[in-house]
Amino acid sequence: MSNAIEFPKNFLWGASTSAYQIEGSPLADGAGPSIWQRFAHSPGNIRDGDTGDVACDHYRRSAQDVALMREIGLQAYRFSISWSRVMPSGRGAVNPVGIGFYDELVDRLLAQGIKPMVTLFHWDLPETLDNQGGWLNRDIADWFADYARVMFERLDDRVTSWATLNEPWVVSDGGYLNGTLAPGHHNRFEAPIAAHNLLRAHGAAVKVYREVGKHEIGLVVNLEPKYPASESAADQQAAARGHAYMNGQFLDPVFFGRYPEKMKDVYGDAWPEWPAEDFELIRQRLDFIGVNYYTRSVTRDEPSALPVRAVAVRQPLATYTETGWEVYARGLSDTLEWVAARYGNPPLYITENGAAFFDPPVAEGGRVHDPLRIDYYQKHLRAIHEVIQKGVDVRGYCAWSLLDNLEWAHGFSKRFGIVHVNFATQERTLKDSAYFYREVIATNGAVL
Ligand SMILES: N=[N+]=NCCCCNC(=O)[C@@H]1[C@H]2[C@H](O)[C@@H](O)[C@H](O)[C@@H](CO)[C@@H]12
Repeated sequence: MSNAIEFPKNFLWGASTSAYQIEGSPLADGAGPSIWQRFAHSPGNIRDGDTGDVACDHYRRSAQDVALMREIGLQAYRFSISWSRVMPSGRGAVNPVGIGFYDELVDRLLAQGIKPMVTLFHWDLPETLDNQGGWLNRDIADWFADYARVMFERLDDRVTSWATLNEPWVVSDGGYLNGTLAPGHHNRFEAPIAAHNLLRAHGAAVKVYREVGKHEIGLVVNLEPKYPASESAADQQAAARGHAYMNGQFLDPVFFGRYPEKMKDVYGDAWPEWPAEDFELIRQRLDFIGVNYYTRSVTRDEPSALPVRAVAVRQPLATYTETGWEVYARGLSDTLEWVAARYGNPPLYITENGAAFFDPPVAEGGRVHDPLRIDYYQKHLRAIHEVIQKGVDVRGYCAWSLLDNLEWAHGFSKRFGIVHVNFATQERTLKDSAYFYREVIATNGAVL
């Protein structure tokens, strides 16, 4: 038997981005502001005062960027729709130029044989909805379902793969518990309510899709395996709390219609009683789960680290990325096997995977040498192949990210792209990792 790696015949190879991180022009042509427009323009929230005002200027350069995708040989492109570009007030009136941008982008992609994979919400909530409570207002499930219906009715004749939300955990943890991301709240009573309403909104949108949609819809979650730092009961319990908080908090309600028991232990008096009917809404049948994987956490008990009371322990011999994440490909295979075993082997896409390393400037001849990123991709793709061989139903992979972009509160300081962006000139340059990925796609993994 040859040792050559080969992915399944129809395995889908893509790359991912998100609206606020690449588009720029946040208020152009009738678009309304999102909470990231407000958060980025509030001093101190984003490193170096960076904002998404220009970012990768993709709103104006999308034709050029689709040509780049073609040059790399992408079979799919995962992107998000800016809710407030399409519905400036988040509800009611649709902005024809705004929705037209996405309509045209989909046509451009299809003309190049690239499958659009659309995420309806990637953190950039319309500011007007936040002013009405945003994810803390139970009505947002209806607001989101109305927005989803508009997008399904406009694009489902050409878009065959939809995701409702990107990483609800980050929205709850960063936006409401720790305040590091928009809308910048720091409130342990708000965080579980926001997480719950994100799940309700997800369910409401899937219900609408089952009425009007003809293809597939799923949920994208970030998953991070938690390994106890020692055999002590305290560290084992800390890892279990961290696992429930980051991994089970969203998948258990979606698949089982209930939260992990440990969520009460995490939030204590801040954990509400939930109406039973909410879980009937949340647990809509899904066609796939999108898994975003970056790193693992070796976890120890830390009573002062509220509310989870768990912290990651740095691994002395490991390689770390520029965002301080350990490179640990085994965590991806462990996570995928956990999802398959716990939730009945659902169809999966790896919707994000990648790393920020310190990239050198563009060298003579227009090359950007990023060997650490190539090594990162090689290790993680091999880990995926390993679990596919064991029967885990992984259907595709999207590298994060197509372009260097606005890495949220890190600004432009952290580069995840396989394509380098000179933010002063907007020049794009394929990094060595883009050429590597082109070979991976062309050989369906055989070069790994
Ligand atoms: N500690 N720690 N653990 C890692 C936790 C990861 C949570 N952040 C993400 O997954 C975000 C996801 C986002 O979709 C994208 O918009 C971001 O640009 C990437 C890169 O940051 C990733």
